[in-house]
Amino acid sequence: MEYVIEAQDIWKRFRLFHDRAPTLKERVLFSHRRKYDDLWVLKGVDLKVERGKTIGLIGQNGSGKSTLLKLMTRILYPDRGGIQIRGKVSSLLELGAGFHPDFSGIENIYMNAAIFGLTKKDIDRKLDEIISFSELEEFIDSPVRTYSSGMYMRLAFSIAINVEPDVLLVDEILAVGDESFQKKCLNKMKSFKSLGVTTVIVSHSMSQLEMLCDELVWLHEGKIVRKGIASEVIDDYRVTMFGKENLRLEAENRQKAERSPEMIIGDGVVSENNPEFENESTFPQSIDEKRRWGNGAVNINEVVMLDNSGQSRFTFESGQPCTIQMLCKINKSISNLVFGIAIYRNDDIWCYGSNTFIDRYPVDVEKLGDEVVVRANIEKLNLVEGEYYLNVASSDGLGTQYDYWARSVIFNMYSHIKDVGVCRLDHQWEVFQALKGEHVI
Ligand SMILES: Nc1ncnc2c1ncn2[C@@H]1O[C@H](COP(=O)(O)OP(=O)(O)OP(=O)(O)O)[C@@H](O)[C@H]1O
Repeated sequence: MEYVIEAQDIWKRFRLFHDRAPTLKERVLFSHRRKYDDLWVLKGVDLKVERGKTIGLIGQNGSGKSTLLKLMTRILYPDRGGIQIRGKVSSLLELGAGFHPDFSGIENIYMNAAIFGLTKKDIDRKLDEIISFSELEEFIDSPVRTYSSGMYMRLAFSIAINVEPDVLLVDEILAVGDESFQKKCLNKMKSFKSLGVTTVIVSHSMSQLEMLCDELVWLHEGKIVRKGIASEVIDDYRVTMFGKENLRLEAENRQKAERSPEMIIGDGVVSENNPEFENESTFPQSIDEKRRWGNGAVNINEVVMLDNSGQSRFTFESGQPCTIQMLCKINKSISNLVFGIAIYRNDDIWCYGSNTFIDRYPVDVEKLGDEVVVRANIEKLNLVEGEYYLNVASSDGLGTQYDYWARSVIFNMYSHIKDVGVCRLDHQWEVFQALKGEHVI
């Protein structure tokens, strides 16, 4: 097997120097004190990449991805271990790195391509292609300091791919630029694979990585924690990230519960002033600072979202079951009782709402004691990936809210399927050849 990149037991540290210069007294008293701290960013990384493979580096901010890439380009050197790269390396690391701001696009092409090892003759031959790929014909004689970040990226990418590299190193650069240019770059990188170019990409875009990479390497605190087929590593990574997200949301929800809004007692908020809330089946369109109101005849004391093992969660996988559970207290004698739920996306898009009246579920107040458990069992929570919040309500079904609790739970959805919009509609595709003479409408 031919390895183009071989990194053995790479260790890399940065020295973080203390900001403040010591006083004379401190210098005398604490002369032995160090003026810096060592930050070990890579801790024993081993990596081998075969010729023609595309590898992605993933991991949280600060996990060491860019540092590893910089070691491959020899912008940085390891403190321990070694890296061998076979062939001509071309890289897209920091936007516009290597460009001179006062030089024109053309001048920068010559300068930059020369750094990648092309002769003037080579560049003359490639110039038209570089300019046309960048789509910067109009601006190519202007100094690059006048370029937007997207234009910088177009020029840098165009040069990097046209220097006929054996190894291409790309750091998050595709995040800049418009969608059509991004697509063009992705296609170009895909075509590189068939030419035997070895590529290493750092990105936070899992969809781009899944599309491009044969393998992913997951770095965590300077160590490789997982390496393997892109889709499998992404699945594991997501589960871990969403686990962390669940903890964050748990803390956020707990904090929120501690300063849980007092219910505004009385009808004022609900009825005349706010006609939009008059009918209990009409949930408010926009909830601002008023998170809780009602006349207090029924209190919703607790709201949780449970997974299928009955565990309270703040993160759900799309399509999995979920139970919304409310614990309520009936404080007064009432003749009608309706419970409702509404789900909003975090940009206030109302995704779903229903209540026991709409669903024709009879709530028999006579037979209920004063402590009530309410459950809305959702067979498949078919919301697409994103952050949502849950509103719950109890009312008389005729326009009077007993307790309306907006944003009672903030929760996250994640999904292996990258569909878009709000909810997933169950569907199957069919694509087949039309029979001759048959009209396809
Ligand atoms: N030149 C430097 N001097 C000091 N510390 C540095 C330097 N470059 C990087 N670091 C630190 O090294 C750690 C790893 O940085 P690196 O850029 O490799 O992370 P990353 O995984 O690429 O993160 P991100 O996803 O945010 O780009 C970070 O804590 C960063 O602050």
